[in-house]
Amino acid sequence: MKILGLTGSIGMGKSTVAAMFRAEGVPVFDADAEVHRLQGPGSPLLPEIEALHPGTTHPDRGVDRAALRKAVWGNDEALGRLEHILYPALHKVRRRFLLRHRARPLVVLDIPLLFEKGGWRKVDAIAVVSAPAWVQRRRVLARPGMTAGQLGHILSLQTPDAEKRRRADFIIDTGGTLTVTRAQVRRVIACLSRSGGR
Ligand SMILES: CC(C)(COP(=O)(O)OP(=O)(O)OC[C@H]1O[C@@H](n2cnc3c(N)ncnc32)[C@H](O)[C@@H]1O)[C@@H](O)C(=O)NCCC(=O)NCCS
Ligand SMILES: Nc1ncnc2c1ncn2[C@@H]1O[C@H](COP(=O)(O)OP(=O)(O)OP(=O)(O)O)[C@@H](O)[C@H]1O
Repeated sequence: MKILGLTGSIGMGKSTVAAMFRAEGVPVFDADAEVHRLQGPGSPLLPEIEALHPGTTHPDRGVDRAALRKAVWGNDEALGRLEHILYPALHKVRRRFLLRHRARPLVVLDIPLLFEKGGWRKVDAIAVVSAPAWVQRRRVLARPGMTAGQLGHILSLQTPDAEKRRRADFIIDTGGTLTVTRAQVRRVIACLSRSGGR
């Protein structure tokens, strides 16, 4: 089985590209969705998160993301402690995903922080989803509640796009049409099905 790590900075179109891999029949592990589940109703992690940041969880509704965002954005130590609660559980579900699909020729790990958190070491190849900075900025600022200040802060926490591109085995460009992007996704799949990755 070959493991492709899929990553990209905020608003680069990673979720859209991950959906394209899925549509081509490739199993995709969605780290962000798993984090949402681990913060959702009934998660055994809720008491720990509540103890760390009182008032950010509700037993029936799970984590209040707006409240948790306020508690951790701009406070690196608080964010680090939150990650410390979430990541061991996240790694466990990722291991289970890989086991479940071990007979498949190719799987994708969609991990927004693949470079930042060391996940790049455990994949066979890396695909970076990228678009010009102005396209990224336009997409992100169109989201309700997002400000230029918040975008600047999030970008400061992430490995710069230029460095991601430099370290990529494949760059998937999302600055054009969805059809052009889909063709690139198909090329990556064909390439990894043919060769030994990197
Ligand atoms: C702080 C939280 C509650 C804010 O949630 P919210 O829905 O407002 O934002 P969202 O999760 O969509 O993140 C917005 C952007 O910030 C980036 N981001 C999220 N967490 C981190 C982090 N720990 N370090 C750097 N960037 C981050 C995301 O990749 C995305 O580009 C949430 O991001 C969180 O719980 N983060 C810690 C877990 C984590 O590291 N998740 C990353 C995805 S695996
Ligand atoms: N060629 C393209 N490829 C991918 N997305 C595109 C393309 N053209 C336009 N878009 C649009 O750009 C937006 C990208 O958002 P998406 O949620 O996929 O980004 P993301 O990188 O997952 O964001 P985040 O990291 O913030 O979660 C979507 O609304 C998508 O429809």
